[in-house]
Amino acid sequence: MSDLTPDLTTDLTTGQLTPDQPVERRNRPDPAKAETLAEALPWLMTYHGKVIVVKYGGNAMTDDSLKRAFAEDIAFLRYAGFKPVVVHGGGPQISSMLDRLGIASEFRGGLRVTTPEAMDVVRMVLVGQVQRELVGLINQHGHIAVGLSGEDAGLFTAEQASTVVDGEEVDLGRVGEVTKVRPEAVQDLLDAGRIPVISSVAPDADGLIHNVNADTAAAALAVALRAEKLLVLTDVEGLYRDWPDSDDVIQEISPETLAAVMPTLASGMVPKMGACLKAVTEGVPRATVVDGREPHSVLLEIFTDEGVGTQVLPGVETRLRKAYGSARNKEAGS
Ligand SMILES: Nc1ncnc2c1ncn2[C@@H]1O[C@H](COP(=O)(O)OP(=O)(O)O)[C@@H](O)[C@H]1O
Ligand SMILES: CC(=O)N[C@@H](CCC(=O)OP(=O)(O)O)C(=O)O
Repeated sequence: MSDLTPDLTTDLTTGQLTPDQPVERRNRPDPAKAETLAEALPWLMTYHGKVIVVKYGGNAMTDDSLKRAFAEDIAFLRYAGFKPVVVHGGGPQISSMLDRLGIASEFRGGLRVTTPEAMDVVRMVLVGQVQRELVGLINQHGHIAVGLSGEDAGLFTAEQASTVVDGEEVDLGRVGEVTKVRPEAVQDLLDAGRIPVISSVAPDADGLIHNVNADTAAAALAVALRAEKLLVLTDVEGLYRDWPDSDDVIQEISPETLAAVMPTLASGMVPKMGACLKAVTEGVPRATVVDGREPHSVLLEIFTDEGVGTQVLPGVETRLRKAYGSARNKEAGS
């Protein structure tokens, strides 16, 4: 509410100063806001007209206010002259629907073992529920978002994937790995000023639909679109060194060092860091994992100079910082 204070004002008909007219008293503009905007200038120049692929993750998309903040960030990028492309996950939403339907599912090496029955649910939840909601939220900021799945216009072709856990190859069922990307449909939308929002299901060469991890799909698309950046949201501050025993977050890491630590990673971080590694190795200049629990984490990562999350960048020395979360938790007494 503005501060309305009685004061002297001029009566425009008589030209007399009249007391008791409310005058709006505003706070002095905060110079820190101007500083933040000015700090954004080099990043506006770097990414103007460039493609940024943003992977929106399941755990970061379960809170309503975070969802709205994410949609605002994506619309902001578009109106700032960037070309954002969203690839979304929905692991928690798929798990809860499978639970409701009494269909068992388990993860191996960070990937969901997917039976044909579970595949129907994966497709229904990702394309019919999660993608629709995200498109709706972004479209509250102009009619700019359009949903696609890997099935549309041959966007993705997959091959059955497997993974190695404890030295043994594991059969994952209907899980796919993207082997071919036809980015034309996405490019058409970008050329028209729209924001493609993409679900990670993909047919194989025979048309059989597969469940593709959304991090992996985002990396394949970023490479095919020659994106300037891959930004991956998650539910932790970034890649922790010696997880779960240390709260050191790796702030910057080269693809070579990341390749060396990949075999030590666990659960969801395996496909996530694998995606960043693939993107940077195959020509995307930088890939970053950021904390999607932080409101407006996309804007913070792109437009501010502070290190947020973990950035994979060719030619850097590994840099660490202490987790913010641990300090915050201590302040809160937990
Ligand atoms: N080295 C690591 N650093 C951070 N998180 C890790 C690490 N190793 C495993 N993890 C786990 O990976 C999870 C992130 O993957 P996932 O749950 O699939 O994310 P999302 O649902 O956001 O896609 C973290 O919550 C954490 O439990
Ligand atoms: C093969 C595989 O694991 N697919 C994922 C697809 C969704 C996804 O990747 O969601 P998040 O990004 O929210 O984890 C799954 O079934 O959960």
